[in-house]
Amino acid sequence: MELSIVGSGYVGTTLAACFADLGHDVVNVDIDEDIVESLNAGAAPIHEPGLDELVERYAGDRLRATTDYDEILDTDATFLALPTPSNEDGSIDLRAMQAAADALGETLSKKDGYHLVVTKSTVTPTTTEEVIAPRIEEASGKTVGEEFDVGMNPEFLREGTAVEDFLDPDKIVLGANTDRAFDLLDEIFAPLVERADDPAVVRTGIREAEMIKYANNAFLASKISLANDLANICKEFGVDSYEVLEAIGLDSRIGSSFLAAGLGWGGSCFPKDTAAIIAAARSRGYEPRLLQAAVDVNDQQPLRMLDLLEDRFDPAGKRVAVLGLSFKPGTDDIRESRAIPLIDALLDAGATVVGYDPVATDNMREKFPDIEYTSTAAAALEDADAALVATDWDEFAALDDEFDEMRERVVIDGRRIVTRRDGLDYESLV
Ligand SMILES: NC(=O)C1=CN([C@@H]2O[C@H](COP(=O)(O)OP(=O)(O)OC[C@H]3O[C@@H](n4cnc5c(N)ncnc54)[C@H](O)[C@@H]3O)[C@@H](O)[C@H]2O)C=CC1
Ligand SMILES: O=C(O)[C@H]1O[C@H](OP(=O)(O)OP(=O)(O)OC[C@H]2O[C@@H](n3ccc(=O)[nH]c3=O)[C@H](O)[C@@H]2O)[C@H](O)[C@@H](O)[C@@H]1O
Repeated sequence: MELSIVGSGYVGTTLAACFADLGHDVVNVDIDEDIVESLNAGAAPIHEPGLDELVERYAGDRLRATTDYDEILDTDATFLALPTPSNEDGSIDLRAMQAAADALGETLSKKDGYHLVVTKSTVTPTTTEEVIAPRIEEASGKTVGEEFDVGMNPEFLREGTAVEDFLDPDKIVLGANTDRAFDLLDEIFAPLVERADDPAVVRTGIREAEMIKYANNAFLASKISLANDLANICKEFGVDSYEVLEAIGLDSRIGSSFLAAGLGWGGSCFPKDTAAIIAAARSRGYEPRLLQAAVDVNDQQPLRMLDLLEDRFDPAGKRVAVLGLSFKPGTDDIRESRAIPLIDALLDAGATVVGYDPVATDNMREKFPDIEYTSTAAAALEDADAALVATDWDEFAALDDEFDEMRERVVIDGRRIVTRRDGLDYESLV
């Protein structure tokens, strides 16, 4: 099929390359000329395992990129994969979606046949029907349900395993209002259903599909926060939280994933999506108490880490190494990384901070240009008074003699990754 994707970031590029791999002809539309140039030259604009190979294989053939919305005219369906960041108050910022809907509508005014527009971005319930569809109608002069349909297909991929997650999902959620839209969505996803390992296909309404995405992320974020809350209780009683969490994870009703307690959740999605759905709920007069508590627990974890340090000494004037800057291992993405509030708190307390990460240093330098960075963990530990572990990079598990070069061997582990041994003043956050 001929497909177009507006927005070529993490999701749009992965979607485009994977759709091409599934046999579709894909055109990516982005306002960023560098991204378009990079894609057309066969290089993915973002780093994801397996993505470069796919882009290189299909660029100039089944995959191409453009800044020109009119190239959408030759396609059967358009996926909107635009950013949906947070406003100051946490509510969803729909400006990119609105701009894209206006531009798409203008383009569709020139199209003769039927077109399907699918929201891929994470948007609060009713956005597709009440914001996107009316703007396309307005700009195109066409009527939804007649000359075009809208649909919603949320994405559940994780950064670092995006291609793998896309090509082998647990579920594919298809939201639509008309048989015609469902038929086309079925046709688009048929090669994926065939290739993947028996994914569930959920056919549902558009606003249900929108809410499924938030419910999914809210559940996972809350699961981690509940694990952290329980782990904090464990710590008060000298109970090993990891043994407890591992044991409860054996109950198939609970499941073992997303129970890794520690410094909490960051990244480009859990923080913004929990904030957006909380703000959306409040806009309708509902107070989501449990979800707010999940956010509160998450906000507390970095401060608890500082408390553990302050139990040992006043950090003012001390040299403190922060090991791990990315929001999770396997990525250079620092968006909402838990290392950020940790560094903020350390700086507020007057500490001298030295940061180390295998790949995220450049990104963190933009955020904190004035702290020191090292190119190895060993160099960060040299003469440090304390080491705080913020990200569970595998290499931190292998650190050993490097700790001997510290001035005071205080190690506070936010991710239970460091191997404990004699001679360290080691404490796990949970
Ligand atoms: N990053 C992730 O792991 C996941 C993200 N999502 C959701 O997918 C959506 C997109 O996220 P990302 O791909 O991470 O965003 P991104 O920021 O990586 O990419 C968005 C792209 O849209 C382009 N763009 C902005 N305005 C445009 C316009 N008017 N016309 C054409 N292109 C335009 C930007 O230049 C950029 O390349 C968000 O709603 C996000 O919540 C969902 C699942 C996973
Ligand atoms: O909507 C999105 O964008 C995506 O958000 C998350 O994916 P991602 O943010 O890439 O990363 P995760 O692997 O889920 O980790 C998120 C955060 O939770 C933390 N985490 C994760 C698992 C755990 O057990 N404990 C824990 O603290 C990680 O360190 C990280 O900071 C979801 O897992 C994806 O399904 C979803 O599509």
